Amino acid sequence: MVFLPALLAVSSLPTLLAIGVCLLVAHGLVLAIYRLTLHPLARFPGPKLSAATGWYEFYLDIFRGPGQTFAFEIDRMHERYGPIVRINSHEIHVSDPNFFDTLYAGSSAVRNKYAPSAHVQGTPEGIFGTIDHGIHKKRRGAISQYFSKQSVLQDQKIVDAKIELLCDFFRERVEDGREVNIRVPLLAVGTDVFCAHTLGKRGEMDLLRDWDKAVKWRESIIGLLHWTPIVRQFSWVIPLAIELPLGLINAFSSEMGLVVSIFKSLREQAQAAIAEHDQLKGEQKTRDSVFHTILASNLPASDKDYKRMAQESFSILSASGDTIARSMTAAIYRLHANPSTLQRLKAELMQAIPNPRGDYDLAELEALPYLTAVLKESLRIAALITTRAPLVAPKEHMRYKDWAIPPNTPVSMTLSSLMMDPQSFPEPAQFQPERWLENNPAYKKNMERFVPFHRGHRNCIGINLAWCQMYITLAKLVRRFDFELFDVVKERDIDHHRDCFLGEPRDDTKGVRVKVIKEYT
Ligand code: HEM
Repeated sequence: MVFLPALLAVSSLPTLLAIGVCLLVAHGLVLAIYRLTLHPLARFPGPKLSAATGWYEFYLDIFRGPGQTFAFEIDRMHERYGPIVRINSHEIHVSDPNFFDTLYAGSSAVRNKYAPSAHVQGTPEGIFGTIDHGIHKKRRGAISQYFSKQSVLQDQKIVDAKIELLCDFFRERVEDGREVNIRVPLLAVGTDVFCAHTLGKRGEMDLLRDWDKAVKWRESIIGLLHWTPIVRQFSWVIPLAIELPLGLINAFSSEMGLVVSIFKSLREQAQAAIAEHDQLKGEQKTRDSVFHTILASNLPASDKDYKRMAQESFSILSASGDTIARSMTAAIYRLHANPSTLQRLKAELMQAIPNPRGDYDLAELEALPYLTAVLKESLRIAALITTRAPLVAPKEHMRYKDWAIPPNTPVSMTLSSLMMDPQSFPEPAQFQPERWLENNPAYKKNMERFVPFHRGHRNCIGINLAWCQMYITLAKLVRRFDFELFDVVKERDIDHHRDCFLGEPRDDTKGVRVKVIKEYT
């Protein structure tokens, strides 16, 4: 302590700066040596540079081009070091489907989320962003009934009505012959269904009735996704943007502006729900919107604060529309790139639904083997989620073969790599719905490795809404229309080149464009 004033008295500013830099370098060196020698993960295989400093991951994610960011580097690490790798100073990544159920275990095994990955959506108090196992369990328990199969079936009319609007959109394209980037209307329908089901009348975005807004929404979602590598490093970016004046955000980025304005609107919806909640009666009180479900629950008062409820709804909103849109886009693209699969699906649907304008009963659709197989194979090959999903066991040594992973270590696996693993799915790049037919000898093993919605207590809460929407959408589109791909280049428009939580195609993509050439009436 006496040393510092004496040093200040005798030293010039450049000398002090030089001493500061030397101390920082020395600190970095000592830390790197500790991480490589005495750290509890030091004996795990993996590259030394990445183990020594987090700046390696930062550098790859922020400065390296598509195809070279950290997610792609992890695959290369496994090729070199085997199925268990220390990918940075504090995290282990495993590439072996047999470990999946140990890591993503049921709720009796305590697994916390890991903050840097939990906070990529900018919603630390929504269920996706909640770190603590026990708090997550309570928050999720409060809303899980709202997303149960029974609840989705209760709202099936809403889903049907929105998908009819989607069909109207494609009917107009038969008439005007215009090609269309199919992800825009598919994102619009996914978002509209979500809003109508989850936010109620006040939250409807009605993207299917406003094409310009639908295009802007898609650009905003892509803009948000492209921020992911930055937000992963600087988790305060989105929470800060939400608190800033909208005009300022718009001046900086109109796509971010739309996202922030949706967030602010969700806050207003949450406040309105609080104001009206006591006057509601019966089922309205629990099902009018997810806000009312939360207000009617036994969560603590702090969880019923409008800002927390807005985070919850934003977290679910951003997890819903684009995941479905991409899975459906994958289905339409793959079916048309593999005409024999399209013919087989059309034949099955024509037999099951003789009148294309007739009823599309969900239970009957779920019983169709080839439709089901096409949906599963589309979810597999879309391999949507390219970001690893770390969880932390606070007290337990998780075991992988001879390795005992110390408690409190973030351990992750990557869904997209598991879905494209040639050991699990031979010829993984081939679209083969037959993998999912029950008479296929590999069916049981394939189902064990089918994890597009994750497993365990952190799995997808929207799984029932997603299946319902995907069955009805694909059945209606394939039964009612003939599409033709329009200048789709797989390497440019389909393959993943960026890890933005979801995998993104090349920057020069023109999207999966189709022409709608015929409607069956
Ligand atoms: C094909 C469509 C979908 C796929 C493939 C999918 C996949 C996933 C996956 C893999 C996760 C776990 C992510 C992680 O922990 O890193 C997840 C979580 C989640 N999904 Fe989905 N999802 C889909 C549709 C939906 C829909 C329609 C909704 C909304 C109703 C939704 C809401 C959520 C939420 C809120 C979480 C966080 C759950 C939690 O942490 O407890 N998803 N989803």
